[in-house]
Amino acid sequence: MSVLSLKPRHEDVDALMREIGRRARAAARRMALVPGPTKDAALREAASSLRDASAAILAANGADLDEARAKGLPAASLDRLALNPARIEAIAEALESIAGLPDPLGRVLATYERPNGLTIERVATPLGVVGVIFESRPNVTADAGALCLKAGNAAILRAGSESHRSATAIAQAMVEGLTRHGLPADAIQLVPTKDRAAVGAMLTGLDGAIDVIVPRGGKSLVARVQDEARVPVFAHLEGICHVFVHAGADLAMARSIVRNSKMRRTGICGAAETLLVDRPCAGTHLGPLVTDLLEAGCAVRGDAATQAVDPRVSPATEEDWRTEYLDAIISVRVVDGLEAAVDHIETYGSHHTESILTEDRAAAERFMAEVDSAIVIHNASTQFADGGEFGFGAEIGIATGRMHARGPVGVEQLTTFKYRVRGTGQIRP
Ligand SMILES: NC(=O)C1=CN([C@@H]2O[C@H](COP(=O)(O)OP(=O)(O)OC[C@H]3O[C@@H](n4cnc5c(N)ncnc54)[C@H](OP(=O)(O)O)[C@@H]3O)[C@@H](O)[C@H]2O)C=CC1
Ligand SMILES: N[C@@H](CCC(=O)OP(=O)(O)O)C(=O)O
Repeated sequence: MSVLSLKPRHEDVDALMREIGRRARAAARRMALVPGPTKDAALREAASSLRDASAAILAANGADLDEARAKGLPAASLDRLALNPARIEAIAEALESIAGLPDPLGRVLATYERPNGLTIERVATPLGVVGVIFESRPNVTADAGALCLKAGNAAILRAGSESHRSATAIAQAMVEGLTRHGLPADAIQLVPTKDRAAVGAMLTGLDGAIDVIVPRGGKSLVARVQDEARVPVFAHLEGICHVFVHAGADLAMARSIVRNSKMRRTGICGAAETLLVDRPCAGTHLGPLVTDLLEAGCAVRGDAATQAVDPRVSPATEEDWRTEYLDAIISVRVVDGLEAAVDHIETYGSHHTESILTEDRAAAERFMAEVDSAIVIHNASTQFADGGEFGFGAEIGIATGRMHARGPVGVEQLTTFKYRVRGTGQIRP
């Protein structure tokens, strides 16, 4: 492969990417036929190869971190980029757990017989070639590559530029392990250039070589994908997630869920960014909710009603309702009822994850029916937006678009299906 020989051999990025596409397509045809146990053994081998390559991966990561520090990357981004022996071990364990998942291919999704005697089966098959564009978190290289592979696909991985050396070292180690079990070296190819022209090329589909693009990132990537994508997209985009405290909410439960939704991990896409409080309960609930957040170290930006409960609340602007802080900051607004909450979410949200807190089951059902997000939750934290928490074993991320893969995307969502029709000589009248 690929990672080993991926020094740009071509003068221009487009030609380089088309070559990667051709190789991925050829690898995908072979991958589709690899038996499940072989893929699992190869993934376990890739895990052991990663452990063996720890020193090289840490050295590459050290160089990435030096460059990122020199560029002045914020502490949170440096933390996302940083590897250590424990994080490498966690990456290897993730590969082993993906190996342990049931094979998603060949599942019979439906089977029936027609009156003419034809039997029809719908069976799960690979998507083909999946192109993943993601942020500078080195573990995503391994997770995304392994999930694509487990589902019988070939993957073209474009890691965030700050993690280029780390991602290259991880992909190289993985591929060494995979090829020892006879998997095609081009089944996982890491884009060998930081040039963003490679992202543009991927969005064109590389002459039909890419079947699906998974963009995982924030505003700048969203804008580019919306303008340029010419292939199906499983959008894994920003999470402007809301918690709506309905008039029927239990205060103690609301306090614990709001705090967790915002503060458990502020930097992930499933963290709450906006709290909406129903006016009839604002008198009793708003004060404690805001105080809890402030005392937990969260900056609160609010509308006039929220500012009135505590002088530490600063005014929220129109921009705040559209902002994914990924930080200990929250915007808070008092709304007039469930309909106004849904309107706010539909106006400003990103169709990721929204939660309603209420003891009123009818209100909860209405919220869950009317809010058009990938994940709608009743009486639980938005931070459950996670493939592991959904029981999928692992995830590429949370799909925020409307394709069939919506919400946490695990191995099953990285498949499609075909119909197998068996006859005994039937012809159509
Ligand atoms: N829904 C989900 O599952 C997830 C969503 N996210 C979202 O990702 C964001 C945080 O990630 P962040 O580190 O900021 O990642 P970015 O959005 O900055 O970058 C992600 C990837 O997109 C590329 N990219 C960004 N803008 C462009 C562009 N204009 N043209 C070409 N390539 C581009 C980056 O390349 P380059 O390195 O060159 O900048 C990188 O490879 C948050 O919004 C978060 O919600 C994160 C994880 C999961
Ligand atoms: N769904 C995952 C987080 C997704 C993720 O990895 O996000 P990020 O930390 O922004 O790259 C979780 O809840 O842990």
